[in-house]
Amino acid sequence: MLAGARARIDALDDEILDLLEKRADIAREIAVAKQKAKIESFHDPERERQVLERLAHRGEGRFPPDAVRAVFREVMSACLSVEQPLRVAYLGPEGTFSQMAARHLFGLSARYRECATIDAVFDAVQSRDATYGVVPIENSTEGAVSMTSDALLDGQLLIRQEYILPVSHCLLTRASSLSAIDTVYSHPQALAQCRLWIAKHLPRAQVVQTTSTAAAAREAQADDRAAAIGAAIASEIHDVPILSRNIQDRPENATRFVVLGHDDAKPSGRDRTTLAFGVTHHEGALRRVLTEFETAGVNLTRIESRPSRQKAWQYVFLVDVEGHRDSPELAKALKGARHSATFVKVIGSYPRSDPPAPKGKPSPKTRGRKGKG
Ligand SMILES: C=C(O[C@@H]1C=C(C(=O)O)C=C[C@H]1O)C(=O)O
Repeated sequence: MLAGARARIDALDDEILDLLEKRADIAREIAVAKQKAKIESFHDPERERQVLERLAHRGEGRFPPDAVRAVFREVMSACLSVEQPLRVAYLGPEGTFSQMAARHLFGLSARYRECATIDAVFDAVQSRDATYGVVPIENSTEGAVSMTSDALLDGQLLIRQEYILPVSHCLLTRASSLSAIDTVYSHPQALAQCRLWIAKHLPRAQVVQTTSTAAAAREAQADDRAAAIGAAIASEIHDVPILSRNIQDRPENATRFVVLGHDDAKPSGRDRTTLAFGVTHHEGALRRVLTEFETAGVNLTRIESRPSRQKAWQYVFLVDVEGHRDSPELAKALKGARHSATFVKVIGSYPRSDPPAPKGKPSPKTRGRKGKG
């Protein structure tokens, strides 16, 4: 019985592998076709999203939809690596949420390069040492990541994809109880996302900032009276046990990451555009620019102001709007904004990514079983 079933699994695995080889051959054909058509980016995130969603819904549930996504994520990562190996820079070191986001977006077959700072990720892509870069842009609890905003404003790179990663923090420590902890290490963003938890559970501990959550885990590894706040994956990588899980103040805590490149994405039908503009110091100047979007029927999803860094007390505004810059509505709004603003800079159009459904409540799309289609 057992031997027979295993023989059937072996036969199926052979078939699956033969099919994967055929799939990789077709990916090579597509690479040639893209080269002929002078398409610069072989990587096509919107096509990948469609492949994953179609297959996750097509399954009958005996192989879980999340596993379908995970398997085909790697299949596509491998097929892409035979077309054109991707080099992806991310904010390291290993064990950070940026690494989790990069792996989710590009799979295990991409070549990764960890960078010590957000600016270094921008530099790696700008100099073409990396094809793409993955950086955090905002957190649902803490707001904008200002280093990313400033680098987007100053540089030439464009956003071509976004991904919202649910961020669940753990307390990593070799101490056996909270009372044995003197010092808590973490990145300022993570500390801020767990501020109330720290005040309640570790009121006497000294709080020390580190350059990353993974660097904090290394501190906790070295000292059994220290703890780090970081991702569960950092516990494995840096060999520090988890004492408490889900310690972020807001259960729905999530970070939005963006992929940087030299070109942005084609319209997908559900897009977002990030742009920046400046206004003069006159009454109603900001309102006039915003009215251009309103009258063109363009919905604003985020607005942030940053110091211009050219003159004190002058500001630039970074906004996210719904739609692609090539759409008639947004093209019209941008034309109007160019008249009302001192400058307008488009930082990229890319497919919109939905925030993840809360745990235990599957999104309407994935609920229940669907027939093959
Ligand atoms: C094969 C293609 O190129 C890449 C690989 C894909 C895949 O393996 O399915 C999908 C999109 C691209 O990132 C394609 O564009 O179809």
